[in-house]
Amino acid sequence: MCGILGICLADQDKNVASELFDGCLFLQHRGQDAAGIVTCGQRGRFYQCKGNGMARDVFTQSRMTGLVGSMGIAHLRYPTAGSSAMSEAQPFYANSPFGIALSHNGNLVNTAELKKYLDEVVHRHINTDSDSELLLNIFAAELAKYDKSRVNNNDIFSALEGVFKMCRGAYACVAMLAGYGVIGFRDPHGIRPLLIGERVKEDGQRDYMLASESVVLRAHGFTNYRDILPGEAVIIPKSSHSPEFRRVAPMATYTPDIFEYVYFARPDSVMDGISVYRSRIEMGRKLADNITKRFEAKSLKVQDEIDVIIPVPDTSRHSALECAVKLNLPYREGFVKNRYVGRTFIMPDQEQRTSSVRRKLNAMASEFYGRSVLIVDDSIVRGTTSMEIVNMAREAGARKVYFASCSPVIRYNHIYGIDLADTKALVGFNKTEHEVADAIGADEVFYQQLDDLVACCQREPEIPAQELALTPVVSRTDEYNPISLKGEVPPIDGFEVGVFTGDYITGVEDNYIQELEQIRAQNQRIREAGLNGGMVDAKAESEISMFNSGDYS
Ligand SMILES: O=P(O)(O)OC[C@H]1O[C@H](OP(=O)(O)OP(=O)(O)O)[C@H](O)[C@@H]1O
Ligand SMILES: NC(=O)CC[C@H](N)C(=O)O
Ligand SMILES: [Mg+2]
Repeated sequence: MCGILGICLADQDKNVASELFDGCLFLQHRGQDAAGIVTCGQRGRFYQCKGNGMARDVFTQSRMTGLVGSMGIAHLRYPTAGSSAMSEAQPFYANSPFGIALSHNGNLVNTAELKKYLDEVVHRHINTDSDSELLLNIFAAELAKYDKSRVNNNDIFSALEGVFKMCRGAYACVAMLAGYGVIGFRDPHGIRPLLIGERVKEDGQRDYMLASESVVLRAHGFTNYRDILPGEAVIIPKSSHSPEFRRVAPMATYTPDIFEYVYFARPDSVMDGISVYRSRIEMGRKLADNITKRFEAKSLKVQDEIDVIIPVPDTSRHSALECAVKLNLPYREGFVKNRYVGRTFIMPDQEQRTSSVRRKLNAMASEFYGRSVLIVDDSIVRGTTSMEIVNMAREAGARKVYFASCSPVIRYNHIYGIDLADTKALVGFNKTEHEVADAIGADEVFYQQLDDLVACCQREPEIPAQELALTPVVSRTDEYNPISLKGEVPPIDGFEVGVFTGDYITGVEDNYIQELEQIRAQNQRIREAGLNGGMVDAKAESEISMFNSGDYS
């Protein structure tokens, strides 16, 4: 999972970089490994600043002043293909044809086929292990087919049709053609999110923004916004400044990844018409119902067995509070979070994740001592957090520790841009709930059922009127007519839930999962060798490459 962003300002004399930087801060939770911005100046030249680190570290003031131009794109990376190498920070750039920059969120699942095609058929050089570089080059190769010195919207849409025919997997993208404009597109299943918004200025001119989450659009005044649909593309040309939308591939299914609602997205975002906050509230409510049933089945009353509900900050807070309300039990913030430690799950290596949990969360004995506690988290993935948390609760004197997860047992790889670890590294892999409880040291674990989770993530009438006005629900049979910003967004068909079921919406190429696991193992070896000061016969983390600047001063 990554964050992507693109802005095209109406006033070509203004620089967009500071607004892109600000937007990146709103999307930082989607990727902490690398950040990048590419802007395009009036003479059609690209200006780039990217590298490993958080947005605030990469985009120093002096570097920002060099980013000129009224349009630009940005990326916050959480690596899920390739490695954490600096050279894989995005946006990626290809000079031919025309000059293209691209930010990608998602994972392609037919990379072997694409690599072969790029090498053997169109002879394009790929300099990293990133699938996003493949995607960019497929787009470039499709555009090159027109053999024109200047393209128009039709050519770009046709090139995208070619991209959609070749690429399989998850891809929400924001791209920029030098001197031309900003482009957005979303894969035919709508697995990863992408929205477009418009900001009408006092003089009547309109600025446009493309972003992974609605929270950025709102915060920057792009209040007229909607989701890009699966298989849909939009071009915002700098010259006309009037966005053109087109369906470049049939909508295969409208199935966003349910994990966005469980963990990744910010609660104050509304994606595909579903409020993340509301869905998390529902998750807490459903969890409470199931926990009640589980105790009732043993002829026990939950209120006699549990003294207090404690969330694992941050993501599970809203669900845990609602769970406590429904169970009529007190809710206490027993863990205090150190706000200077980022999201631990999206850290690249296990050692870092384990020590970060302890640095990030501190248990207050006053809330645990002598009590039977129910700890609520949004998910149990590798079990890193839950294991440490249970330990900490016991060290703080808890008498009994129950652990509840707002999502079902995660038993399979996540292959669409959320690096949920190798199957074997998942604490739920090949285990019953009982065995998971043993593994994390809890007295008992409670998992959400998949049907219930799906039921929690629905569009509902209570969504604020402003959101609803922008995403009116229409029948799926309605014709797609090249839509405007006020276009109609059809109901979703369901969700991508492969991590829970092992059935992936796009299917996967033979050996893709093994390939992912090999890459992860190789990255791990590189990291370990680096930590021990050694060398390995592989691309090093801070390799000398086309992009080799770690100096942000
Ligand atoms: O089982 P694990 O492998 O430990 O992963 C699951 C944990 O990771 C995430 O928290 P994270 O600290 O990343 O972010 P948060 O502060 O938003 O909850 C998630 O919310 C769980 O707490
Ligand atoms: N999480 C993502 O969306 C990552 C995008 C891309 N696959 C990369 O690894 O850079
Ligand atoms: Mg968490």
